[in-house]
Amino acid sequence: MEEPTILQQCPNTVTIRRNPHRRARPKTTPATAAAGIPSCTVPKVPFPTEEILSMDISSSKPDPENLRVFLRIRPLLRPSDKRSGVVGDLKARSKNVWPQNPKNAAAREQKKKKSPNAEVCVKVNSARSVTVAPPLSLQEPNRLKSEVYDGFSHVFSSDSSQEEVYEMMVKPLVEDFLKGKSGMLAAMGPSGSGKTHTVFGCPREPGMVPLALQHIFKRVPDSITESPRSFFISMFEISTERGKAEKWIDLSPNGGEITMQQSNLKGLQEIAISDARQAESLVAQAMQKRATATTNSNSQSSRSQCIINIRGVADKFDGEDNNNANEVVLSIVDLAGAEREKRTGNQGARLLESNFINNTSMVFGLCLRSLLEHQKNPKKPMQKHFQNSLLTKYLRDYLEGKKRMSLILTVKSGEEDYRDTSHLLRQASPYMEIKFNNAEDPSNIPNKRQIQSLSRTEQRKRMKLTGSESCVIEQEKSIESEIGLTKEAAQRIYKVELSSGSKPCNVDTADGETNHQIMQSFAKAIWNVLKEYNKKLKVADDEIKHLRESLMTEKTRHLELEKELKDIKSCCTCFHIKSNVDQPFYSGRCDNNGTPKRLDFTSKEDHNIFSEVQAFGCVDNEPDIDATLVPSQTDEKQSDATVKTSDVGEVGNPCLGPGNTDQWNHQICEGFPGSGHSAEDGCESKCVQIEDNYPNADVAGLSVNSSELVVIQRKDSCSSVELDDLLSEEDEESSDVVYTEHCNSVDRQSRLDTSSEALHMDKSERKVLHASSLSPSSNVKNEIEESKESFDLPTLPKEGVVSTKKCSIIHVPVSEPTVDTSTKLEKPKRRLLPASSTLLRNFSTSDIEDDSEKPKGGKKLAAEGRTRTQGSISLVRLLQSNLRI
Ligand SMILES: Nc1ncnc2c1ncn2[C@@H]1O[C@H](COP(=O)(O)OP(=O)(O)OP(=O)(O)O)[C@@H](O)[C@H]1O
Repeated sequence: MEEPTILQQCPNTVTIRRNPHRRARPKTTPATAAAGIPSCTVPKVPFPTEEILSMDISSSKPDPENLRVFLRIRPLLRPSDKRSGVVGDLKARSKNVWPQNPKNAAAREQKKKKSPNAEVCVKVNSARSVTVAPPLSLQEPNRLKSEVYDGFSHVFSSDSSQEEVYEMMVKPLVEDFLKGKSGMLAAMGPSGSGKTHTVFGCPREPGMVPLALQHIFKRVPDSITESPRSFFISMFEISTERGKAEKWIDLSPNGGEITMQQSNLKGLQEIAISDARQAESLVAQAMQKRATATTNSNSQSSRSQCIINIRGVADKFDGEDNNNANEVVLSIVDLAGAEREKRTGNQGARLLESNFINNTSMVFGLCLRSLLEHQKNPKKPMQKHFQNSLLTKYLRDYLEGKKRMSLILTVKSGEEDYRDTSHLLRQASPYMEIKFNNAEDPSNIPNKRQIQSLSRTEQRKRMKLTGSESCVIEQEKSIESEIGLTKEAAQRIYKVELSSGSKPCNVDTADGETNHQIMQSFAKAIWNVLKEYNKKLKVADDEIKHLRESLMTEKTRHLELEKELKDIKSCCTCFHIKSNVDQPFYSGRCDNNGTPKRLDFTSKEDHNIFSEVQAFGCVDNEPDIDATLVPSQTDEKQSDATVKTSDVGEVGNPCLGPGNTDQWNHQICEGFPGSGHSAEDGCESKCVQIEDNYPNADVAGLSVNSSELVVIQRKDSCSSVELDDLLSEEDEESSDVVYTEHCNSVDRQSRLDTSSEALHMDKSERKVLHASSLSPSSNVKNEIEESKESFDLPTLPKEGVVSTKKCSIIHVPVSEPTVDTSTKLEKPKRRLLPASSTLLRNFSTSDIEDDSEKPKGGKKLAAEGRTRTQGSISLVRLLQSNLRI
């Protein structure tokens, strides 16, 4: 393996990373959490499934409360009322009336006489319904008709008292106020209709504010439902000076002009009140400061929008007590009455004031109308009419339905007031459908702070990534800064917000939706990937099935071929031992010097011997000695189990044929020099060369030398029977088998049974002695191994027997052979083939001498002649002569 080359970096080289690694965002660890690092993690709270399931939805959501609209009809003024300073219709009318047509005046007098009720345009139908009828003077055929308005919370007739109005209209508000619910009452109506009279009243007939104050301070507080509170009162008005910009005027005794900064009224004095009389005195002083003027409609017509706030602050705050909020506010608003220029006759500054008053009233009405339309059709957004006046800005929460409010409509019932009354009822009667279903509990948040709800929401969005504790701190700071409360008050307010269900630090729902969408997309992507993999798996399964079927087909075919091959083998088994004329073929006899004597084919005896051997099929006359061990040449050619022994010629063994370079030579030499049993032992040496020829072997470089030969050493001087026994003994005695050490190729063990028993060669006799010493590549080895397995070398023909009485095995080394006893392999099994058995039987039972002496023979000879062939007889004789039996 080549070692990796080490690149030597140039010392002057500077490596610059163009795309530096991005630093991963550090994960939040418990250590960082312990270090006090703010974390956005929201404490996991188990989902209250049981609580939600047990929740009674119907009871938890009360029915939405409609805007309460009351109607009060001012009584007609009598002439005596002129003394009280109340400017009546007559005064106004006379002030603005031009010279009357005597005919019309006479007609009007006649009508009054005919219908005493003609002067009343408003008729009370019930406690909740009225009918507005046009006066006769204004009636026109098929144009003006009576109008019925129904659905009022209550209709106060002209003879209703202040107490009655209070009990029906204001008292519920005050009770809610004392219980911790804020509310507002606004009086609307044309100028001179009795708004101020209803709200403030007069010393004889105190209005709603004095009555409410009396109620607040005179009542016995319920210790269960009410908590002790401190009350404060503030009074201010919104007016205009000569039609210019609106301004805030503090109506408190030491109050002045105030300004509105965001939602705060800067400079507004709030006076603590401890009893009703004190409060009434303050209210009276405020009324003295209120801007009024004399108009044709009212001698003391209000020229501003007046607002009275009674704020109650709980002495002991308990954040868990939702029924007793920290602060509650009861607001009572006396709006300036819309004026008709034609009726009021205002000019100059009064006219400018009238425009301001009418504009404010119009904006107020538009806000309520927009709220109503939005509630009817939520898709229709609420118009921001509140921005058009200071009054509506201040009362925005009420006008947007976030706080509860009540309206009292005051109308005049005179025939001259028909248009004003009809106009007001047409405008304000739809407000009765306004619902406060979206209204938040006004007791939770102070009144002024509600105006800044939007900015608070924005701050929450900015703080959503901060920790919970920091969020709490920031929230409290926000509250503190917005309304100028103390830190403790801010904390209390924040606790109230938490108790009311507000979750400023919760994870934004938009983020949750985004995460949900991301997870959905991710799940879809994974699902698609899984689908694709499923398809691929199905395709792969089909391929596997197909391959299995093909494999089964191939196996079946393979078995068939093997069976066919076996059949061919069984039919075409042959074994050839080709003799090479160039090779010495020993006759099994020794000459006088003890040297093995070659067969002399010229002599008849030797020829017979050779013919006998040839008759057994072991020797061929072919010049090339081939020992075909395969069923057929064709199969041999096709088989890979071929061995080429090209180096055989290099072997200097005299028993080997020098020219058979491509042959396997199996030579058994007896009495060969160098062996343990040489001719010097006085034995006759016989060498039979058996060559297995693989003419078409394509394995190059595989050499077989003399050391590859397996030589079996036999004992001398043994009879045929002894030889047979010896064979069996030889199987057991491994010492008789000498395996060469240097086996460069496959050692095809050829064993020549010199005991005249059989020349047997089978598969078990061909062994690989030293696989590790194989010089060829392992492929050759494998091929040979395969050949060993695939080829069952046919057994030598039974007739191929060369019998020697004394047989020894000669090991023919090339260089210096060394006997490797470790290479002794398992003992080969030998079988006595029928031919050899026959030969042995002949050899053992033959009476050679008798045969020779009784050549003519009789029946016995004939019988023996049937069992003993001429070749065998010759062979026996040869053996007898050689072995000197
Ligand atoms: N219910 C009533 N009973 C007796 N007098 C009343 C009643 N309502 C109003 N008045 C008298 O009518 C006159 C006008 O009333 P008031 O000033 O309250 O009208 P207004 O609606 O406030 O007018 P403006 O809008 O111009 O202020 C007053 O003198 C008042 O005493």
